[in-house]
Amino acid sequence: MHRTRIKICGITRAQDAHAAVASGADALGFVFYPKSPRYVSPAQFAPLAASLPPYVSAVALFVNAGVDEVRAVVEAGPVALLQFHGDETVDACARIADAVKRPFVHAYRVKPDTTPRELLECELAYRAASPWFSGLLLDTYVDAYGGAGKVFDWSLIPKELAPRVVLSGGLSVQNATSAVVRVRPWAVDISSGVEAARGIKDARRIADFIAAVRAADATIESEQTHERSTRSSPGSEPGSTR
Ligand SMILES: O=C(O)c1ccccc1NCC(=O)[C@H](O)[C@H](O)COP(=O)(O)O
Repeated sequence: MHRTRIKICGITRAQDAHAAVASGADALGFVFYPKSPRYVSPAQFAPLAASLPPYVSAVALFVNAGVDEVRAVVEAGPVALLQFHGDETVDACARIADAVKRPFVHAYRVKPDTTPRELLECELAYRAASPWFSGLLLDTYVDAYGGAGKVFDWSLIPKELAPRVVLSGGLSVQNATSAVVRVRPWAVDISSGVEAARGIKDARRIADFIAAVRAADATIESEQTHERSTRSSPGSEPGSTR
């Protein structure tokens, strides 16, 4: 059964966390970048993360943070995954993840001149550098680092890489089905597309986004079922004459 994982990022309120969980989100993102309008402190994060039910992950997002800042968050609540979304080097990500013993995703911010090869080489470099590397999150390059609601060119994503990446950047209810059917990523990540205001999520938009992703999953599953039945039908073997 094809199932695209879904992260709702930039959670700041308990009611938004509950809405995301109720709609079926797999992960909630918490932004520890003080310049973001979605910033939460470790103290604000603790009760939000503690309220999450089993099998819904808390993702802690950082921009150029040091190990002490990351450790303070990890010690404040049940952080399942780190997300490095700044200019962190491969070695810095590996060192911090190893220090706090948490897996991490690296956010690769895609520019107009980014090439498919650069994405493949980036993933290889991170996978070689650390056993804590979980995958690439592909976002659109903006000056403010992230959460800007801008889409990048999805055709840049190599087909062999797509099943291992988190697709983000300007996703919305309107483009969710197209994004999942075209790219077929491991997961999708959304922030501004489900907001009523910066840092304030809209429960209806969250529900509609997740429904659109699930509709895309159903389309993919239907295609895969048809392909399997076509391959297994009599006379479909290579060289058969029936
Ligand atoms: O969300 C933020 O405010 C933010 C600030 C600084 C760095 C990263 C940030 N968000 C990272 C995310 O994972 C967002 O979900 C991603 O950038 C997509 O955001 P959007 O285009 O608004 O869906």
